[in-house]
Amino acid sequence: MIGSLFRRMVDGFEIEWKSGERINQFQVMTCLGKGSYGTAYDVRQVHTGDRAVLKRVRPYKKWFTDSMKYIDNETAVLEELNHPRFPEIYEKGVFKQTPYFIMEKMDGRTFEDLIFKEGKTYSEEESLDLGIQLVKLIMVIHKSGYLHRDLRIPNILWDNGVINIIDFGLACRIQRDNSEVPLLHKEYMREKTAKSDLYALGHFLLFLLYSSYEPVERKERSWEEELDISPATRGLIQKLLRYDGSFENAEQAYMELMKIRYDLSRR
Ligand SMILES: Nc1ncnc2c1ncn2[C@@H]1O[C@H](COP(=O)(O)OP(=O)(O)OP(=O)(O)O)[C@@H](O)[C@H]1O
Repeated sequence: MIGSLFRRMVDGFEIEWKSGERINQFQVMTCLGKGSYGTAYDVRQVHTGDRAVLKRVRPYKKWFTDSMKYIDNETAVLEELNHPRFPEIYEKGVFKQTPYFIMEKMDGRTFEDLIFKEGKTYSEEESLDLGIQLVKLIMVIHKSGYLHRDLRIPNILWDNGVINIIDFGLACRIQRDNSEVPLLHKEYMREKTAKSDLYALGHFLLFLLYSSYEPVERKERSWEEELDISPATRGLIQKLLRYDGSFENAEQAYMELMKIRYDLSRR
């Protein structure tokens, strides 16, 4: 509590990089947002006019930690993944004593905006199709030996029929599943095993399915009671959220999703 207050106070000293400021071949346009370790800026390549995203370390991390490790971590993961659905790294360095990197600006709107700002709704079939796309990208990340660990709807973008993933700031190497250590529910997403990204996939599906939910009574019920979905989809989400067993890896979840989607198409 005191720690987080102190941290917010320190971060309050952050001096914005002004619009028009030049960093090598890029020019700062606007501040996109302040995240847990970094502040993101919309930047423009001065010769081509192409847009990109610059992420720089926030004051608390800069002054009290080895700040370069955040930049090194996120850029190393993205460089190793080197995949069209994840941002490409253009450069990294230090500007005004602050470590930063510049990456590809991914196209698309976040699922947070689509659902909560634009009122987009998804049927069970559409939700499963999107789940299949997402789990395929999770498989790419896990096959490279990494976890994303922050697959929330503001970090998943919809771009003309395909999904893009951003914000690899919490990504880390997969660690061996140590199931004998009991975890609290809130720790599931940050765990360093494949199950953490699968847990996030379960939440992603719930957000999509709830988009078309119309409350019929004031009393709040569990999602199992509220959502009108097939028993197979319900069972899949329970397993992703680890209510009832769990998937060992993303391939297992992918196979299950494909089977449920196939069965639904034959109904
Ligand atoms: N590569 C990218 N392409 C497009 N937009 C991006 C990219 N990276 C970040 N953004 C956008 O910039 C904003 C800030 O992103 P950033 O990842 O720094 O922090 P955050 O998502 O707000 O917080 P946190 O890091 O705590 O999750 C967000 O609106 C995000 O959508």
